[in-house]
Amino acid sequence: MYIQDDGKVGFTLQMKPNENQPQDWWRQSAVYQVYPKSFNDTTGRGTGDIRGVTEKIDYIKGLGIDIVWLQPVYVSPQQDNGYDVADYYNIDPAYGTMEDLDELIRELKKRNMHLMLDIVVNHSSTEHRWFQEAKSSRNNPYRNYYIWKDPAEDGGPPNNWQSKFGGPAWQLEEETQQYYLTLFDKTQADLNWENEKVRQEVIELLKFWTKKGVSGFRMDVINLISKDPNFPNDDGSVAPGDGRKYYTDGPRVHEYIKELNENVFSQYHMVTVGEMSSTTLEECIRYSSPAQQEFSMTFNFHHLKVDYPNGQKWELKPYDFEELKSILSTWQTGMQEGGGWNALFWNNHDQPRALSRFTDDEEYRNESAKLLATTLHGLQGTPYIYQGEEIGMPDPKWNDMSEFRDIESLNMYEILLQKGKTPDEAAHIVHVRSRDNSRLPMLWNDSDQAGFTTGTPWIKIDERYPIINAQSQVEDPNSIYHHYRKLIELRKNIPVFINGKYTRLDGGHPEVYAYARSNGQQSLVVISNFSKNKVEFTLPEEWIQDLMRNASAELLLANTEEVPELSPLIAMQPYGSYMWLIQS
Ligand SMILES: O=P(O)(O)OC[C@H]1O[C@H](O[C@H]2O[C@H](CO)[C@@H](O)[C@H](O)[C@H]2O)[C@H](O)[C@@H](O)[C@@H]1O
Repeated sequence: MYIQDDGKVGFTLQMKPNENQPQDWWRQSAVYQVYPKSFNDTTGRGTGDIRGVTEKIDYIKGLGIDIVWLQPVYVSPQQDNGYDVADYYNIDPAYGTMEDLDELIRELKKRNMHLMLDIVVNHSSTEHRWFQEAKSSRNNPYRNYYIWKDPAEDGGPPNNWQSKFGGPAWQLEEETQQYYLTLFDKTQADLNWENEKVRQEVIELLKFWTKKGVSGFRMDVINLISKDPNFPNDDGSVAPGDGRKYYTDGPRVHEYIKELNENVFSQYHMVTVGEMSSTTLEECIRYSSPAQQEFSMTFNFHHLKVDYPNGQKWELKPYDFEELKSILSTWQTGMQEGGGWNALFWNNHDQPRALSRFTDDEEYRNESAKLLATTLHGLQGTPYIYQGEEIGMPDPKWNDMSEFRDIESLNMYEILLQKGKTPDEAAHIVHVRSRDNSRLPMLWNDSDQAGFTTGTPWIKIDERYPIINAQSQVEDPNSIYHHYRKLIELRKNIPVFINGKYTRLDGGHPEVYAYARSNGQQSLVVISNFSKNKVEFTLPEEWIQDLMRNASAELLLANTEEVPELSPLIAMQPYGSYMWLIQS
């Protein structure tokens, strides 16, 4: 990467045949995440479909997006909304047909956009042909595609590992009297990556989709694919653990990913993002540094656990602002120093909306949504925007448990009751934590069902759609949507967004997060007030004097009418967020 004479970012890496893109083309890109079931229904069935995505490409393109990440649309029993794949080569009729997907790829390409597919190969559905074969007998050739163990002496599971969706991580298969490993739902059986044939199957399916014209892959919980071959009990140092230390970033994971890179990713200049569950900075540097030839970038979730008391997702506490800033800063600095690359995100389909979680989603909804956008897009990495984020969709108001659809939420409600919570207490926790918070249908306009469907939606529609909807956002030049559009444009045109070194500037201020990114010629300064109070914020004096000695600050973006000067003492508006560029 280098800075051209015209100030734009250029790339020096050599080109490969069949791709007219430089190797790291995705650094300047912005990704839009589509949860197809809740995006746009063209049939009236009440669930979104692939044609619904194609219909909305121009809306996505209008934001300046280059890459659309489409979540699983493969044949699936839909126990976990497609993260339980029964056939990796075909489209689930609920989402449409292969022709629909081909059309989506074609329409994206026409607009110079790319499709990133979600690949779920830590596990398959138990309805997959491989599993159906595997469970039929201990001698079946597919038996070794999965992880089977004899019962423990008492007939119980082979070890004490716990499923991430609650309960033991092992299920007994009655016919053959062995347990299979299942780190998520019992219908999601973990694939055995020790088996070379499984790895070859994965390579083949990736090639299949690549040849269809897909430009990238998001690899689901990919750092869980290599398990400790001894499958030890997780006795923990204080209390029993859930086993994650024996399968997270496991012994052969980098070897397996390098194999995928060598055989597929690097051959086609693909953009790849690994979803890393409970990972570490050191591992993510290895996964994403170009020298290692594994992924383009990684998702980690540490910044989204700052409201988990002692790491427990199903307990509540107010979020720790200092911890949030500290985690973001550690990852910025660490990934820069180690040569890794972050996927930047506040939201996805597994998380309640950041707008409701970290800011004010009512009185200051507009300011808050813009503040989150500005704060994130100024960081180094490739930003991901989850559908609805760009129009300021908040978490819904839940009435009762019958409104929930997510398997994890429903399981956890029962487990919380078993642990002694009252129904009200358990429901309250689920209301706050449920993945369904972000899975409500996209609010397109103020017509019936928010323009999402003409039928009965599979999950309720947020009743605030007459006010919060995409159409009104696109029409209003001062909207959250246009704020995102401006940020994406700035990132594409100003090199410091891509290559600026990160420095945290807020000195532990209780309400303000401030940082700078500098590349020697340019500095970007981002200051955000995460509170509804007017607060004063002092920049480190030496820093600002030095920086501004021969330069003036240009305001790139603000989210309040009254905008403070970039000076040693800054008067911050409620949820005010400001971005300046300083050229030297
Ligand atoms: O919370 P972590 O341990 O850091 O894990 C990250 C996420 O992992 C899981 O998500 C993904 O895999 C699931 C099974 O395929 C699927 O249900 C989910 O939609 C995927 O994104 C986990 O379910 C999430 O809660 C974690 O945030």
